Amino acid sequence: MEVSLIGLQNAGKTSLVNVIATGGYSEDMIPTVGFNMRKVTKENVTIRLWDLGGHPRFRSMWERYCRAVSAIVYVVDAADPDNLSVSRSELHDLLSKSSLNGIPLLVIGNKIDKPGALSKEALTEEMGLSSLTDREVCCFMISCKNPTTIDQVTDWFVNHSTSKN
Ligand SMILES: Nc1nc2c(ncn2[C@@H]2O[C@H](COP(=O)(O)OP(=O)(O)OP(=O)(O)O)[C@@H](O)[C@H]2O)c(=O)[nH]1
Ligand SMILES: [Mg+2]
Repeated sequence: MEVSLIGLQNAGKTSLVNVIATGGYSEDMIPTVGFNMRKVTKENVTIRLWDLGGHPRFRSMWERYCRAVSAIVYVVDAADPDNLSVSRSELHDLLSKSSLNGIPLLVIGNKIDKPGALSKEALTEEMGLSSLTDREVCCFMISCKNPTTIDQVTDWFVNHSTSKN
């Protein structure tokens, strides 16, 4: 299966891919230029993770890399309230594209290890997720520093791989 990871710069998309792939977390990250692809195998399911850059200059590519995937993963820094309104509008703009109709969405609130991180309920509200009614929408709260919080993400991928490999 293929999934695309999108979301604003600094949200933690590459960190999440690294934790899923190797279990490793680093503070010392370089912003993604364009995109990277990483292949991981979990429970006999091969998952191609498209990790896209979140800087404004890369956002116009998001739609192209989301068209053919089994799921769209939208990563949000849950401890950065200043970025939430931009994050929300980028998500809703993207999902308004008819090419992405019906593709399941997983919203991930990252950095819950930080003080002041939003709750899942608050993130759901801030991101306007209840207005997204024409597709499956799921939300998980994680910290890339705490690998046990990542299991729900890989389980979700495996569960969404049955129809499309
Ligand atoms: N405290 C904390 N910091 C995190 C967490 N996840 C990622 N970070 C930090 O956030 C910064 C950005 O992480 P990246 O994974 O590079 O973010 P990105 O979304 O890939 O950013 P772009 O590639 O620019 O779009 C890095 O300094 C990470 O160490 C987390 O769960 N907790
Ligand atoms: Mg990155």
